[in-house]
Amino acid sequence: MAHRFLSSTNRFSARFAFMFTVSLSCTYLCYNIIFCRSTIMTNQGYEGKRCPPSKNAGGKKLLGKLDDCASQEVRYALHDSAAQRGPSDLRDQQKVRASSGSNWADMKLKNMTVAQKYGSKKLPNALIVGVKKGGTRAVLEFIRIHPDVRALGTEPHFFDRNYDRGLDWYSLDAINAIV
Ligand SMILES: Nc1ncnc2c1ncn2[C@@H]1O[C@H](COP(=O)(O)OS(=O)(=O)O)[C@@H](OP(=O)(O)O)[C@H]1O
Repeated sequence: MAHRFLSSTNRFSARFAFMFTVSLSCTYLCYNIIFCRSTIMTNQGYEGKRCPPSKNAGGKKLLGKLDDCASQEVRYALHDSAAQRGPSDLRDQQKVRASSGSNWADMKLKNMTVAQKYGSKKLPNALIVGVKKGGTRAVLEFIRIHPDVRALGTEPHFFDRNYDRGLDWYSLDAINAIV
């Protein structure tokens, strides 16, 4: 009798554990579906000013957005400069578009360096990544000796402490505040 009671208790707890796991999984799944659609960059100022929402997800979102913004800005700039140079250049653009089916600005973009795309002052061209007490300060000081290097005086801690401030803070405020 006692044996039967124990086995039915075990069965009940196993069933309960199973149901609990399933409901937990469903909750987690729903949470992911609902909240992973939102952006990791919560700085509306940046999004509103610079570019439309990106379709990329997770960590890729930031880079995707950067690329979208840059492409858009460069496309406008290229179109404007072509218009200033005269109708023949605009005709060239249209010819390339018509003949290859690809975008003229996209072709130009491929041949541009990162500094040309984003502007040399906008975002860092290099990052020093390291653990605490790993000697990153020494690496920075050695690199800083080069006359073409413009580096921050202190660490901006963008990725670990100031990520929510967005790229506007990272590209302008962090650099201006320290140099
Ligand atoms: N080349 C070399 N060889 C041996 N040790 C070195 C070297 N360069 C830096 N250091 C030592 O690294 C410590 C500082 O590292 P960080 O600048 O990365 O520290 S920090 O986390 O940014 O504060 C710091 O150690 P402590 O003095 O014990 O703090 C430095 O003395």
